[in-house]
Amino acid sequence: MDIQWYPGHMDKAQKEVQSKLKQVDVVIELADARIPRSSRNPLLETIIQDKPSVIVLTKADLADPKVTEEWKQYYRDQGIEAVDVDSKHKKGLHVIKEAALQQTERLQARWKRKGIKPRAIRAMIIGIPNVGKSTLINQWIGKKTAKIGDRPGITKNQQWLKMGKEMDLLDTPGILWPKFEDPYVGERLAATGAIKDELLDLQDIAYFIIGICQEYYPEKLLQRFGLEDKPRETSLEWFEDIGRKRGALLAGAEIDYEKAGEMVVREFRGGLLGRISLERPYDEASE
Ligand SMILES: Nc1nc2c(ncn2[C@@H]2O[C@H](COP(=O)(O)OP(=O)(O)OP(=O)(O)O)[C@@H](O)[C@H]2O)c(=O)[nH]1
Repeated sequence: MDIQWYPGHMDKAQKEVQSKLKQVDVVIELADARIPRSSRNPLLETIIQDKPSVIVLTKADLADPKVTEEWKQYYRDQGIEAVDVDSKHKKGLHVIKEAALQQTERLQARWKRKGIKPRAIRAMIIGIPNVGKSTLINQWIGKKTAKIGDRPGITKNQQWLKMGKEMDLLDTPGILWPKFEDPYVGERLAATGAIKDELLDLQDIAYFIIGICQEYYPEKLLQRFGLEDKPRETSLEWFEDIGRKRGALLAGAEIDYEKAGEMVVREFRGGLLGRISLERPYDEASE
């Protein structure tokens, strides 16, 4: 599937993020737990260079917990700290700060060595649209946090929030755009709802979701759609059985693929099929 994108957006986003980065000590990068690789901007590494960072896998309530653990290990093996959160149910939020502070230990040690008076660590949240930045910030901050106000010499409207005495958080998240020359990336972002539906063919996306379920989670399809447990060779067979079962039919009992496709995508996004990961760390297609 060919999804059009606008490089202009990316350029602007990158510059904005770069300018904010100068003010922070640690970057908290959000990625969707269902598609950790596809929901990161591959240029981020060059943008942040050697600044400490933490990967936060968001929407963990929708992803396969076993696969999420594999992803965290995968990043840790590369020396990157990774944690997972479920902002919807306020789970896992407390570990973000610990991880961010841990990542800045070297910086703090340097201050100490040089006799610099320690100050609160400055953090910024970054991520592609729809990855869950606002929800996470709102849930994390709650009502207890006080606004610090503008720092002198820094653009107005950029508020710093106090996260205990050890950490300040820039409340405007940095928005990056995904980069997807790779068709797999577009498909995965589309499945999770990161791209406007107007740009998409939902039937294609439904095929993709069914394909993953067919391979890794066939029991979830059987259960959700009340299908008979029998051998099915192709995603199309699954798709048609789902359409039939749900009465997505045109005149003459032909399957209404458009309607069935929309339904599968909607139910997947809402977590109704169960906890499903669309990407695995050692999945060849996505590396
Ligand atoms: N199930 C689930 N849904 C979540 C979670 N976090 C966010 N969402 C949903 O994901 C959608 C996008 O969340 P936002 O917080 O608006 O994402 P954002 O990154 O701020 O989006 P932009 O403003 O487009 O940059 C919303 O429908 C949220 O309700 C989560 O932990 N679990």
